[in-house]
Amino acid sequence: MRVLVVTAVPAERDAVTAAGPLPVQLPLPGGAELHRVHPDGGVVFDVLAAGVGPAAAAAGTAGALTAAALGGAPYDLVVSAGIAGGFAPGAPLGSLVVSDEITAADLGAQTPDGFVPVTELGFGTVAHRAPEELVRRVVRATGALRGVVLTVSTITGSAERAVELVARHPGALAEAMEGFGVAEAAVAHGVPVLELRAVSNAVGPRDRAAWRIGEALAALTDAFRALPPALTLPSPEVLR
Ligand SMILES: O=C(O)c1cccc(C(=O)CC[C@H]2O[C@@H](n3cnc4c(=O)[nH]cnc43)[C@H](O)[C@@H]2O)c1
Repeated sequence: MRVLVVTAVPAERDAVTAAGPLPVQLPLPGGAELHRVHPDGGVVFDVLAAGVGPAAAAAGTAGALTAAALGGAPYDLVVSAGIAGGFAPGAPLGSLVVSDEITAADLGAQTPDGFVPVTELGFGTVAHRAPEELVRRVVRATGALRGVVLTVSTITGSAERAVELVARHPGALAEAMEGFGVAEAAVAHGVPVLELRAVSNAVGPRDRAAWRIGEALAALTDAFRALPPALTLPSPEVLR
């Protein structure tokens, strides 16, 4: 089972690879590098720190998927992973969230009647679902909370904005900046996609003193230690 894991920054990448033995570094065209670990159960994690935001995430994911396909060893699954803001009270600090619907929250237009997503403008898409059976297995294997992880290009900085997002997405548990970009690249390559986030802060007014990035990174390592049995699939149907 070959899994491409895409994070934003090297600290998140290193938290993922800490789940396995010492990583091997593999170059990608363009200068990026994959960190490869073999945790167990025949699973291989190739971990890429693609950069912050949906555009960098999509570009990095597409490059890694293309390189693998051209090399004759395509990936079976793509996972967008990292830290995230949690929507209180559903996703407390240090909790793990697996997204059953990876959703772009600010892809659309501002109008006098409020925000209108591109789907209501007549084009594009704003959400990609993760394979249902896989989400269930990940919840069982890692204890993750199941819900929507929103992708934003602008980090929420007020309680009012947080309330607006949850009103529009009642199932939202977390907010991050890369999942939808990773998902767009995965879907373009016909590869199933999952998003797995550890909550480092509360979505809302900036309070960096309240951040718990270290705890969130440790939770990410624990999640990827627990993940392989959920990915050892008896049949490809689980990925559909
Ligand atoms: O400077 C701030 O107040 C601030 C508040 C929240 C997040 C940031 C970041 O620079 C984090 C960006 C990075 O981490 C992910 N992340 C973590 N928490 C959040 C969040 O509350 N909203 C959106 N993204 C978040 C994100 O995926 C990025 O990779 C700064």
